[in-house]
Amino acid sequence: MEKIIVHGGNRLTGVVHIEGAKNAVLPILAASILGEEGITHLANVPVLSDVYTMNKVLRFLNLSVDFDEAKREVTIDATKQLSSEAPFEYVSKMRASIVVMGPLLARLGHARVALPGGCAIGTRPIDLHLKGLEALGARIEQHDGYIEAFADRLKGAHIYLDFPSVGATQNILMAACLAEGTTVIDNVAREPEIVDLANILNKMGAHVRGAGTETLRIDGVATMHGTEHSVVQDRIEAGTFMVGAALTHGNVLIQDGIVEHNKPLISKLQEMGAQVIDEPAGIRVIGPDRLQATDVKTLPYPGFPTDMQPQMTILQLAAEGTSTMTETVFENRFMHLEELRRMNAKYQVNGRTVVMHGPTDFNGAEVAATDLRAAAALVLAGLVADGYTQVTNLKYLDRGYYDFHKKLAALGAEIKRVSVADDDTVVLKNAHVNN
Ligand SMILES: CC(=O)N[C@H]1[C@@H](OP(=O)(O)OP(=O)(O)OC[C@H]2O[C@@H](n3ccc(=O)[nH]c3=O)[C@H](O)[C@@H]2O)O[C@H](CO)[C@@H](O)[C@@H]1O
Ligand SMILES: C=C(OP(=O)(O)O)C(=O)O
Repeated sequence: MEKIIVHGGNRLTGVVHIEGAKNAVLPILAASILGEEGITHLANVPVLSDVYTMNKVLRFLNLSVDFDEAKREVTIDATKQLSSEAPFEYVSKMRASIVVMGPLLARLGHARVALPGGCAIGTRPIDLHLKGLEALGARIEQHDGYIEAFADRLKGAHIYLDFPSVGATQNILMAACLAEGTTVIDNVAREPEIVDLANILNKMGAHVRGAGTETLRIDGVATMHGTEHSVVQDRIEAGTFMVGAALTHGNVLIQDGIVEHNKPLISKLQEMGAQVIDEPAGIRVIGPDRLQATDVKTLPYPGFPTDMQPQMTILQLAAEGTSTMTETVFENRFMHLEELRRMNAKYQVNGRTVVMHGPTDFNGAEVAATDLRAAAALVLAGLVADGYTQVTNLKYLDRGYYDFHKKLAALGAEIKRVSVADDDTVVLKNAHVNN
């Protein structure tokens, strides 16, 4: 088992490099299925366990995938005869693998993908994905834990999404690229990761317009080809370090940070007393001596991102006064708070809103991550806790953060990742954590 051990009290100062976005690269890898001719070269690919999982899915589908981790580059050849089945073994590991459905169906006329099921942060159904594919003319069947979709050739349609689901937008968009005629999708997700996907699809020969707005218009083409693309920066990793700087009264430059992608977070950080400066080299965040309480509500982009919610609650707990966080996107994304009780957090949950009373004197404790952003949030809490905090279940952290502890250590945190036997508590208590 591995743990992160952090000793609280150090300010974060310096410059941090941010990786390519997990939530952009996963659908982009799926999009490579559409490249019937030529090779796809991806740059700025983050070294994350989710990327390895998606690569395995693609290889299972008979694509050749070569990941040069040192260069952060992936080369994909999708020109061979592909298989149309994504099995439970991979889809169960990572929900995002459901986005292979649209491109497989578009290219092969058939896709059989294991049902992803629910996960810790919510039930996460895929009804909107399926309704959209049906609107494009697919016949959908569900049996033995698999979704199977068939279509001779998809046909363009006018689709309205009941909710701007990121995954449904991606699946329907990719399917529509090879459909006959024009598809218009209204009330789509507008995340920067959708824009990145539309950009690579256009480089692959698709005709997609409107990415970043509420409506996508796709004129179907007969074939698509490989291309070159560099993945957009991870706004959630950037946001996590911005919160870390504000929390620790630090002074951190998020190298090449993109202000436009993190506006709601920046506005809340400023409201809480942090300085956020848009510099030529990136975004600088300078934490205040005292954080002010604030109220936050998560919403689809361009609202406050649910993927920053757990990290933001740490800042709110540290702030003076009463803060609230309302989670409107996922119904069960407060699990990190249960762990934080053990670190002295005081709060009440009323339905989808948590009321937090700060400032919290965080105590170091042994806490277990319950999901990806919960893992990052617990480490952040450890940065300002009294004594040692040990965070376990790091498999969640590794889904979305590359070398998180090393980046924090480079900014001055006293933090270390260790391999330990389950009962090795004495060694941990005495561990010197600054190397
Ligand atoms: C790999 C990836 O990019 N993951 C992101 C993506 O997840 P994901 O694409 O799964 O998120 P969605 O936008 O689809 O889900 C948002 C909400 O819509 C609901 N829903 C979704 C689809 C559907 O068919 N029916 C339905 O009811 C979900 O249960 C959830 O409550 O967007 C989320 C919302 O910003 C982020 O938290 C995730 O990090
Ligand atoms: C919830 C997240 O990812 P996923 O949709 O892949 O579970 C996330 O990135 O915070």
